Amino acid sequence: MGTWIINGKVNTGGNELAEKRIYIEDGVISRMEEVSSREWNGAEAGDEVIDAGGRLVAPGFIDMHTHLREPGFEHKETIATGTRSAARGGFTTIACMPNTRPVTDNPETIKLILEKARTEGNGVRVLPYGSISKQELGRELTDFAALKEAGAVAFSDDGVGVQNSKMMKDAMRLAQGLGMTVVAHCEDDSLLEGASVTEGAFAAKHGLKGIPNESEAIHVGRDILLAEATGVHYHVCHVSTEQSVRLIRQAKAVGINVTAEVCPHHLILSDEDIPGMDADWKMNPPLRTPRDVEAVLEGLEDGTIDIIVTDHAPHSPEEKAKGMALAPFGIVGFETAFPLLYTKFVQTGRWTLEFLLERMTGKPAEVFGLKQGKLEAGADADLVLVDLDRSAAVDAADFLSKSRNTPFIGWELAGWPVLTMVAGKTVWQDE
Ligand SMILES: NC(=O)N[C@@H](CC(=O)O)C(=O)O
Ligand SMILES: [Zn+2]
Repeated sequence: MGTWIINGKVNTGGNELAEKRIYIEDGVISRMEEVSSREWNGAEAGDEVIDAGGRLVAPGFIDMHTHLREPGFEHKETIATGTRSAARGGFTTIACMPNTRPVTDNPETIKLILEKARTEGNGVRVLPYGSISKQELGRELTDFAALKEAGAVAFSDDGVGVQNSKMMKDAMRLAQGLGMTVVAHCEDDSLLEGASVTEGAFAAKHGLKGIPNESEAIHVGRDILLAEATGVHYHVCHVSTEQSVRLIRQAKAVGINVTAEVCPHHLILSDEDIPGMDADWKMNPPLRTPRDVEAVLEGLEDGTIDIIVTDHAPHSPEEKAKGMALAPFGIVGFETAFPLLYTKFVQTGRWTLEFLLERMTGKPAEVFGLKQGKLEAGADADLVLVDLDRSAAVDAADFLSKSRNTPFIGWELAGWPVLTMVAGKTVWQDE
């Protein structure tokens, strides 16, 4: 007894789609058949049949940078609401960052997250990061071996940069010894001066201090040198500046083991799009200048930047109501990521569907050594059905996330996920 997905279209390169019948047994794709005739009575007694209705069937999306907020900040999001929101966005594997309370600087908190994900995680695969330093204070390293043993996917102090170069080098040496990746939020605190938006036209217009590009790129440059010295796999979080792209491109050219990610908002919005002092446009790194937006796009397109992540960062309406200066940084991302990128870059012809899917499935799996991210016989049946034609406006009131902090309210988008499956089980379905 298994599950058939019929009338589904699979991307076979470029923008090509081909109808394939998929058979799933024991959570694994056991067959993918070409459809040569309409006649089909392949289902046997007890088989479930899902009619994809001509929609795209793609590997489930993988998001290596998310914030689920539990434990500690359950008023923003929980593992239950975050995974539900992820499933609706078509994500089947998500990695959650360590800036919870307590921080994931100890094996117990890693195990708690894994256990909650198992019981309340809506079937979505959740991969917790272990923190680099205790309480993410940058003073003392965590016990990397113990965190790995508890199930940490990689190490990161996301939310803050590791200010001390020696500490970062030690972290890299230890991670390298364990065959683990160091994932860095790149930010030099000494250059921030409490600013909340980028240095650029918006800051100038409103008489605000700006966050300079160097605050990110200085860490990228430093860490590339440390990665070269230690040989660790070093991954750069949410790349937002032209300078960071340039440094990563040069590092890759000389064979340093560096990979990088970018978020939809940094590919789509610049500081010039910020309508006013509205904290739903405040995130870290901030929206940069149009020149940076073009640079990160080119970086993704030429392979300098490897993958796309959402940096789903929920905050409550009350917190965001504190205004641009005082509200916390961050926007939600799961439920709009694919439609945004599909509408902005595939429908306009800048990217192929293959390119977009690869950056959200196969590449993240490759960069982090996951076995998911493929749609083929023998692979885990983690997949998403997407209605590429249906167009709808973003309605934050309707989000499954606990939070609504997004700058994309009202955007008319196509490419909405309609069904998400993990290991052969439907974990979310549009009614
Ligand atoms: N990206 C953000 O703006 N905020 C993140 C932290 C982070 O990813 O740096 C958060 O935890 O709210
Ligand atoms: Zn970050």
